Amino acid sequence: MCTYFDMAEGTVKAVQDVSFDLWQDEVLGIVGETGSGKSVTVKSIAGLIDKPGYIAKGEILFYTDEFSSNGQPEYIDLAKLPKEQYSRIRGKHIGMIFQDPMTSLDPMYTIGDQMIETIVHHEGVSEEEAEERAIRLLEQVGIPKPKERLNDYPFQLSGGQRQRVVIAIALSCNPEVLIADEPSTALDVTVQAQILELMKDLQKQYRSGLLFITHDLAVIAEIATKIQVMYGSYQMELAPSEVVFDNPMHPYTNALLECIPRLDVKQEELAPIPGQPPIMLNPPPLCPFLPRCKRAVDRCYKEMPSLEQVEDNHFLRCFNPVVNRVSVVKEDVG
Ligand SMILES: Nc1ncnc2c1ncn2[C@@H]1O[C@H](COP(=O)(O)OP(=O)(O)OP(=O)(O)O)[C@@H](O)[C@H]1O
Repeated sequence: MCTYFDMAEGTVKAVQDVSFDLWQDEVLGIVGETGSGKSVTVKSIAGLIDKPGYIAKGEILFYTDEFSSNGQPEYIDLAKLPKEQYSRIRGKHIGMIFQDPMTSLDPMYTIGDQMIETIVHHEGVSEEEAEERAIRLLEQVGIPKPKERLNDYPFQLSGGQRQRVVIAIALSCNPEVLIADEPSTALDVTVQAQILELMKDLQKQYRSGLLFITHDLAVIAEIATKIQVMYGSYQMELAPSEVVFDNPMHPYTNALLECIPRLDVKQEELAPIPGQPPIMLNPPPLCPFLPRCKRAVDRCYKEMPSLEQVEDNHFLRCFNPVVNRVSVVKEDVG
């Protein structure tokens, strides 16, 4: 998938050739620094790219029982779904949690109104049933006295409680996919840990596929089953979490890991990655990490590496990867 923004100054190529699967029960953590294309990736999936932005190429195939017939799985291509039809997908099949809970909550309506409306709209149940469901959901996300809270307006709740309400709304229709874009970043540290813990528990309970964005690899270590490392609009590496942490092959992934504070090693200071992030306006067709890469070779200045599978479920875009591991090749004794 490619998502571009046509600006007066040229084309911003925000997401280029990004490709991944997300299955039920999986948590894909998307990491990368500011501007690497994390949010635009998930907004493209959720149908939230507005003009001058557009999905320039590719497919977003979404499988759900609702579209299946005669026991055969059917999908719809969300990249081609007209905007007005997205309202039956977002909220019901795709739940969203953003960094600022007020992006999702309307300050003019009570928590109860907002939750009940979502449930009635997507599930076609009565208001009474929707209210009961809303109370159960608020209980599940750890809001005390949930029945009374239904009458509160968003401003009457703390930031952490507001985010819990957003999580409850996102889960209210039992979506197949849950998208969380830095859901705990705006909260203070103790609340951040609680929200992360809550998301982990609920994802297991609801068995949604979760797309979790953060710029913090330490957060992703807590929650993700696989990790996509993005840089300058491209996937640099995509692999199961333990592989990213134990056998990172991309120079950028290695640099990111060096930025994480470690308790087992005495570190004078954390190593920031030297150099500037890339500019996404009319970028050259070369690896965007090239100007900051310590492992660049001649080929990197001539062509763009493609995303290649290097081992099972491990994908890499690099001509000169870091190889940390000694591989043992077994002789086939016939
Ligand atoms: N509405 C827009 N119009 C023009 N360019 C945009 C728009 N939204 C995003 N971009 C550009 O797309 C690129 C990717 O942005 P994106 O928000 O996906 O980055 P990100 O990795 O999520 O960063 P952050 O961690 O800061 O949220 C950036 O260069 C950004 O400037």
